[in-house]
Amino acid sequence: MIEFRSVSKQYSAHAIALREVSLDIAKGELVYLAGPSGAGKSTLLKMIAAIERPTSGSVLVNGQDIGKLRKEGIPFLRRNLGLIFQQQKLLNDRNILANTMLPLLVTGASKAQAEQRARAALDKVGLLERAKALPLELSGGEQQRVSIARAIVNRPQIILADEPTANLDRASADKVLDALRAFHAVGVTCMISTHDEYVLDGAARVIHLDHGQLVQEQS
Ligand SMILES: Nc1ncnc2c1ncn2[C@@H]1O[C@H](COP(=O)(O)OP(=O)(O)OP(=O)(O)O)[C@@H](O)[C@H]1O
Repeated sequence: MIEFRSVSKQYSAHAIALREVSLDIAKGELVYLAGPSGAGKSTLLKMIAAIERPTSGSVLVNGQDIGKLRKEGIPFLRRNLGLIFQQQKLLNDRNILANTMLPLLVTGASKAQAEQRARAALDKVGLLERAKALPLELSGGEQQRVSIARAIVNRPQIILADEPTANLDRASADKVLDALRAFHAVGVTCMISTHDEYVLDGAARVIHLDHGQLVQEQS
Protein backbone atom coordinates (compact mmCIF):
# COMPACT_ATOMS: atom_id res chain seq x y z
CA MET A 1 0.00 0.00 0.00
CA ILE A 2 2.95 2.31 0.77
CA GLU A 3 6.22 1.72 -0.99
CA PHE A 4 9.53 3.59 -0.79
CA ARG A 5 12.06 2.80 -3.51
CA SER A 6 15.57 4.13 -2.77
CA VAL A 7 14.18 7.40 -1.51
CA SER A 8 16.58 10.21 -0.65
CA LYS A 9 15.68 13.68 0.51
CA GLN A 10 18.14 16.52 0.61
CA TYR A 11 16.87 19.87 1.88
CA SER A 12 20.19 21.65 1.29
CA ALA A 13 23.88 20.84 0.84
CA HIS A 14 24.21 20.01 4.52
CA ALA A 15 20.72 18.75 5.35
CA ILE A 16 20.26 15.24 4.03
CA ALA A 17 17.15 13.94 5.75
CA LEU A 18 16.78 10.53 4.08
CA ARG A 19 19.32 8.31 2.34
CA GLU A 20 18.24 5.55 -0.03
CA VAL A 21 15.31 4.36 2.04
CA SER A 22 13.38 1.38 0.69
CA LEU A 23 10.43 -0.17 2.48
CA ASP A 24 7.03 -1.71 1.93
CA ILE A 25 3.98 -1.34 4.11
CA ALA A 26 1.01 -3.58 3.51
CA LYS A 27 -2.64 -2.61 3.83
CA GLY A 28 -3.79 -2.83 7.43
CA GLU A 29 -0.30 -2.86 8.96
CA LEU A 30 0.62 -0.93 12.10
CA VAL A 31 4.18 0.31 11.73
CA TYR A 32 6.22 2.36 14.17
CA LEU A 33 8.92 4.66 12.95
CA ALA A 34 11.63 5.04 15.56
CA GLY A 35 14.81 7.05 15.81
CA PRO A 36 16.42 10.02 17.50
CA SER A 37 15.52 13.62 16.81
CA GLY A 38 16.62 14.59 13.33
CA ALA A 39 16.71 10.99 12.05
CA GLY A 40 14.25 11.77 9.27
CA LYS A 41 10.98 10.42 10.67
CA SER A 42 8.89 13.51 9.95
CA THR A 43 10.39 13.82 6.50
CA LEU A 44 9.47 10.22 5.70
CA LEU A 45 5.84 10.74 6.79
CA LYS A 46 5.60 14.07 4.95
CA MET A 47 6.58 12.37 1.70
CA ILE A 48 3.62 10.00 1.91
CA ALA A 49 1.32 13.03 2.16
CA ALA A 50 3.14 14.91 -0.64
CA ILE A 51 4.09 17.65 1.82
CA GLU A 52 7.70 17.03 0.79
CA ARG A 53 8.92 15.37 -2.40
CA PRO A 54 11.86 13.01 -2.80
CA THR A 55 15.10 14.37 -4.22
CA SER A 56 15.57 10.93 -5.78
CA GLY A 57 13.76 7.61 -5.69
CA SER A 58 10.01 7.15 -5.57
CA VAL A 59 7.20 6.92 -3.07
CA LEU A 60 4.11 4.97 -4.10
CA VAL A 61 0.75 5.01 -2.35
CA ASN A 62 -1.75 2.50 -3.72
CA GLY A 63 0.58 2.15 -6.71
CA GLN A 64 0.55 5.86 -7.45
CA ASP A 65 3.88 7.68 -7.62
CA ILE A 66 3.45 10.58 -5.18
CA GLY A 67 6.50 12.45 -6.45
CA LYS A 68 4.86 12.67 -9.88
CA LEU A 69 1.49 13.75 -8.59
CA ARG A 70 0.25 17.03 -10.06
CA LYS A 71 -0.98 19.73 -7.74
CA GLU A 72 -4.61 18.94 -8.58
CA GLY A 73 -4.12 15.33 -7.45
CA ILE A 74 -2.97 16.21 -3.94
CA PRO A 75 -6.44 16.76 -2.37
CA PHE A 76 -7.50 13.33 -3.66
CA LEU A 77 -4.42 11.72 -2.11
CA ARG A 78 -4.97 13.50 1.20
CA ARG A 79 -8.62 12.46 1.36
CA ASN A 80 -7.32 8.95 1.95
CA LEU A 81 -4.93 10.07 4.66
CA GLY A 82 -5.57 10.93 8.29
CA LEU A 83 -2.74 13.27 9.22
CA ILE A 84 -1.75 13.88 12.82
CA PHE A 85 1.13 16.31 12.59
CA GLN A 86 2.30 18.60 15.37
CA GLN A 87 1.90 21.78 13.38
CA GLN A 88 -1.80 21.15 12.75
CA LYS A 89 -3.23 22.92 15.76
CA LEU A 90 -6.84 22.85 16.85
CA LEU A 91 -8.80 26.08 16.50
CA ASN A 92 -8.95 27.39 20.04
CA ASP A 93 -12.05 29.54 19.53
CA ARG A 94 -14.22 26.60 18.47
CA ASN A 95 -15.37 23.69 20.56
CA ILE A 96 -14.01 20.23 19.89
CA LEU A 97 -17.14 19.12 18.06
CA ALA A 98 -16.76 22.05 15.65
CA ASN A 99 -13.04 21.27 15.25
CA THR A 100 -13.84 17.67 14.40
CA MET A 101 -16.59 18.62 11.94
CA LEU A 102 -14.32 20.94 9.97
CA PRO A 103 -12.73 18.42 7.55
CA LEU A 104 -16.21 17.20 6.59
CA LEU A 105 -17.63 20.68 6.06
CA VAL A 106 -14.74 21.65 3.77
CA THR A 107 -15.40 18.59 1.62
CA GLY A 108 -19.06 19.52 1.25
CA ALA A 109 -20.88 17.39 3.84
CA SER A 110 -24.12 18.79 5.26
CA LYS A 111 -23.97 20.19 8.77
CA ALA A 112 -26.20 17.42 10.12
CA GLN A 113 -24.11 14.68 8.52
CA ALA A 114 -20.87 16.30 9.65
CA GLU A 115 -22.13 16.55 13.21
CA GLN A 116 -23.23 12.93 13.29
CA ARG A 117 -19.89 11.67 11.98
CA ALA A 118 -17.88 14.01 14.19
CA ARG A 119 -19.77 12.76 17.24
CA ALA A 120 -19.02 9.17 16.22
CA ALA A 121 -15.33 10.05 15.80
CA LEU A 122 -15.19 11.74 19.22
CA ASP A 123 -16.87 8.71 20.72
CA LYS A 124 -14.17 6.45 19.24
CA VAL A 125 -11.43 8.45 20.99
CA GLY A 126 -13.42 8.57 24.25
CA LEU A 127 -14.25 12.28 24.20
CA LEU A 128 -17.89 12.49 23.19
CA GLU A 129 -18.94 13.81 26.58
CA ARG A 130 -16.50 16.71 26.11
CA ALA A 131 -17.93 17.70 22.69
CA LYS A 132 -18.80 21.22 23.79
CA ALA A 133 -15.47 21.94 25.51
CA LEU A 134 -12.96 24.34 24.00
CA PRO A 135 -9.53 22.87 23.16
CA LEU A 136 -7.76 24.81 25.90
CA GLU A 137 -10.12 23.34 28.50
CA LEU A 138 -8.67 19.90 27.70
CA SER A 139 -5.37 18.32 28.73
CA GLY A 140 -2.60 17.92 26.16
CA GLY A 141 -3.45 14.23 25.76
CA GLU A 142 -7.13 14.96 25.27
CA GLN A 143 -6.29 17.61 22.68
CA GLN A 144 -4.17 15.04 20.89
CA ARG A 145 -7.14 12.64 20.87
CA VAL A 146 -9.28 15.41 19.32
CA SER A 147 -6.59 15.68 16.62
CA ILE A 148 -7.00 11.95 16.03
CA ALA A 149 -10.80 12.30 15.82
CA ARG A 150 -10.39 15.13 13.32
CA ALA A 151 -7.92 13.08 11.30
CA ILE A 152 -10.16 10.02 11.03
CA VAL A 153 -13.51 11.71 10.57
CA ASN A 154 -13.17 11.36 6.79
CA ARG A 155 -12.58 7.61 7.21
CA PRO A 156 -9.08 7.52 5.70
CA GLN A 157 -7.38 4.30 4.62
CA ILE A 158 -4.09 5.42 6.14
CA ILE A 159 -3.28 7.27 9.37
CA LEU A 160 0.09 9.03 9.68
CA ALA A 161 0.86 10.20 13.22
CA ASP A 162 4.05 12.18 13.78
CA GLU A 163 5.17 11.92 17.42
CA PRO A 164 1.59 11.77 18.72
CA THR A 165 2.82 11.16 22.28
CA ALA A 166 5.31 14.03 22.40
CA ASN A 167 5.03 16.09 25.60
CA LEU A 168 2.48 13.75 27.16
CA ASP A 169 2.74 11.90 30.45
CA ARG A 170 2.65 8.14 30.25
CA ALA A 171 -1.05 7.71 31.11
CA SER A 172 -2.15 10.27 28.50
CA ALA A 173 0.25 8.82 25.94
CA ASP A 174 -1.22 5.34 26.49
CA LYS A 175 -4.73 6.66 25.81
CA VAL A 176 -3.55 8.33 22.60
CA LEU A 177 -1.87 5.10 21.50
CA ASP A 178 -4.93 3.03 22.39
CA ALA A 179 -7.04 5.34 20.22
CA LEU A 180 -4.65 4.88 17.28
CA ARG A 181 -4.37 1.12 17.76
CA ALA A 182 -8.17 0.87 17.73
CA PHE A 183 -8.15 2.14 14.14
CA HIS A 184 -5.51 -0.39 13.21
CA ALA A 185 -7.79 -3.05 14.72
CA VAL A 186 -10.52 -2.16 12.23
CA GLY A 187 -8.20 -2.39 9.24
CA VAL A 188 -6.72 1.10 8.89
CA THR A 189 -3.05 1.21 7.91
CA CYS A 190 -1.17 3.18 10.60
CA MET A 191 2.28 4.70 10.82
CA ILE A 192 3.31 6.22 14.13
CA SER A 193 6.64 7.97 14.63
CA THR A 194 8.24 8.22 18.04
CA HIS A 195 11.46 8.68 19.89
CA ASP A 196 9.97 7.18 23.08
CA GLU A 197 11.07 3.58 23.54
CA TYR A 198 8.02 2.58 25.60
CA VAL A 199 5.74 3.33 22.65
CA LEU A 200 7.37 0.38 20.89
CA ASP A 201 6.46 -2.17 23.58
CA GLY A 202 4.75 -5.11 21.94
CA ALA A 203 5.06 -3.60 18.47
CA ALA A 204 4.88 -6.11 15.63
CA ARG A 205 6.93 -3.94 13.29
CA VAL A 206 9.38 -1.15 13.99
CA ILE A 207 11.32 0.72 11.32
CA HIS A 208 14.42 2.34 12.81
CA LEU A 209 15.93 5.40 11.22
CA ASP A 210 19.24 7.04 12.07
CA HIS A 211 20.77 9.94 10.18
CA GLY A 212 18.27 9.34 7.42
CA GLN A 213 19.14 5.68 6.96
CA LEU A 214 17.13 2.56 7.65
CA VAL A 215 19.05 0.87 10.45
CA GLN A 216 17.30 -2.35 11.16
CA GLU A 217 13.87 -3.81 10.99
CA GLN A 218 12.17 -6.10 13.44
CA SER A 219 9.20 -7.82 11.93
N1 LIG B 1 12.32 22.07 5.81
C1 LIG B 1 13.58 21.72 6.10
N2 LIG B 1 14.62 22.44 5.63
C2 LIG B 1 15.89 22.10 5.91
N3 LIG B 1 16.23 21.03 6.65
C3 LIG B 1 15.23 20.29 7.16
C4 LIG B 1 13.86 20.58 6.92
N4 LIG B 1 13.10 19.67 7.55
C5 LIG B 1 13.96 18.83 8.17
N5 LIG B 1 15.24 19.18 7.93
C6 LIG B 1 16.44 18.48 8.39
O1 LIG B 1 16.35 17.13 7.97
C7 LIG B 1 16.75 16.24 9.01
C8 LIG B 1 15.62 15.27 9.38
O2 LIG B 1 14.57 16.02 9.97
P1 LIG B 1 13.18 15.35 10.40
O3 LIG B 1 12.33 16.44 10.95
O4 LIG B 1 12.64 14.55 9.30
O5 LIG B 1 13.65 14.38 11.58
P2 LIG B 1 12.81 13.70 12.73
O6 LIG B 1 13.38 12.34 12.91
O7 LIG B 1 11.37 13.79 12.46
O8 LIG B 1 13.16 14.60 13.99
P3 LIG B 1 12.23 15.03 15.21
O9 LIG B 1 12.02 13.81 16.04
O10 LIG B 1 13.08 16.07 15.90
O11 LIG B 1 10.99 15.61 14.63
C9 LIG B 1 17.22 17.13 10.16
O12 LIG B 1 18.62 17.29 10.06
C10 LIG B 1 16.51 18.43 9.91
O13 LIG B 1 17.25 19.53 10.44
